[in-house]
Amino acid sequence: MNETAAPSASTSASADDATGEGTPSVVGEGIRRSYGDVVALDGVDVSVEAGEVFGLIGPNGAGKTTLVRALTGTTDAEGTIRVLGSPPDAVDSRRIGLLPQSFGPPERLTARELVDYYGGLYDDARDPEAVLNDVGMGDDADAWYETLSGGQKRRTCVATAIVNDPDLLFLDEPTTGIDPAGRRSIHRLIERLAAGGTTVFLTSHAMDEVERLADRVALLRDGEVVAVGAPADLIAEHGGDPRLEVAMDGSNPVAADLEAVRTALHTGETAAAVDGPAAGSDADGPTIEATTDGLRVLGVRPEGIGAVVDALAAAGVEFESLTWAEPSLEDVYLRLTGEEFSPRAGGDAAGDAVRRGGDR
Ligand SMILES: Nc1ncnc2c1ncn2[C@@H]1O[C@H](COP(=O)(O)OP(=O)(O)OP(=O)(O)O)[C@@H](O)[C@H]1O
Repeated sequence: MNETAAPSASTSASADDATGEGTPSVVGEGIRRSYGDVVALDGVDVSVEAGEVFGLIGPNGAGKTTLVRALTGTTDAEGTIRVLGSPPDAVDSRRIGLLPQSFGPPERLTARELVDYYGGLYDDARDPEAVLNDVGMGDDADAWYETLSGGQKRRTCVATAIVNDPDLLFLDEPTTGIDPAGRRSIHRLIERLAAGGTTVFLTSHAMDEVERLADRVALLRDGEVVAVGAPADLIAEHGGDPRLEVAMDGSNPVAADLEAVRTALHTGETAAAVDGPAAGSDADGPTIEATTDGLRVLGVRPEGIGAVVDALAAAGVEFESLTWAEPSLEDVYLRLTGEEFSPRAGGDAAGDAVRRGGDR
């Protein structure tokens, strides 16, 4: 596809570019980038503090890779960008590490040779052996890149991005295709790098990864930042209630089931264990929604699970399994991107949720 960029507003260093104590590692203001008629970034403001792990999340096509490319000077963009105090094209590349989303190193080299090669671009690169061990490739270092599995290739690519011991590391989907053990080793690596003072700009679709690692997260949607903050703050603000998922055995609930469960929950001692009005009050009870394979009760604390089980029994609803979940970054993501599951509608099935505890 044809790439076209508006003239960059940040192509030369200026007197105020000095990197000082307390200077953010990355500052972007009003970043815009279009590809023909497609607006990939629509006025993005972003600021990453030194030493921070900053997560960038958003749906496919939201503009994440374009933002990483704009910040690293691998594509032009409008707006003001300062990376380590300088415009992207004037940054000392020895201080930056970049793992692009798509990275195809020469295949006819071994993992060790590749890391050696990239290390050779710097005067004071890290010991390749140590870097390979860091990403869990110590045992496979002599295998040709082309013979490595997808996850091993990705780990090797991560190694090439950190061989210069960067102050600021951009990782665009570093764990894609890596198995759970490999992901953990990459997570520990990122934690170690952050503990050592490296600023990490982490793009990922793995919400658990971002929730675990990031000090702050920005959610990009349609080229705009729609939320930014610490994961816990975003979850508190947008994550919704803890919930109990009730999976039913083949049969889906009808509206009467939901109403019966709600009524049972709202009577006697059970009401006290589920967020909502006190038992016996005239106010309405907790919110109960239909799901694809059962129902969901919102506002259930762990000590309230037994009360819900009693209410299900009292309402004559048979179930297969119960899953309790606290709100997570994934809920924030689903809610703010509009991809949140919504109860199915229609027929005499439950359709719309029985919303008695107030809309979520
Ligand atoms: N080289 C290009 N030429 C034309 N359009 C592009 C190009 N690169 C990206 N785009 C478009 O810009 C928009 C943002 O793409 P981008 O790759 O930045 O999204 P993303 O959030 O990284 O997506 P993903 O999660 O799928 O990697 C999309 O509509 C994409 O099709």
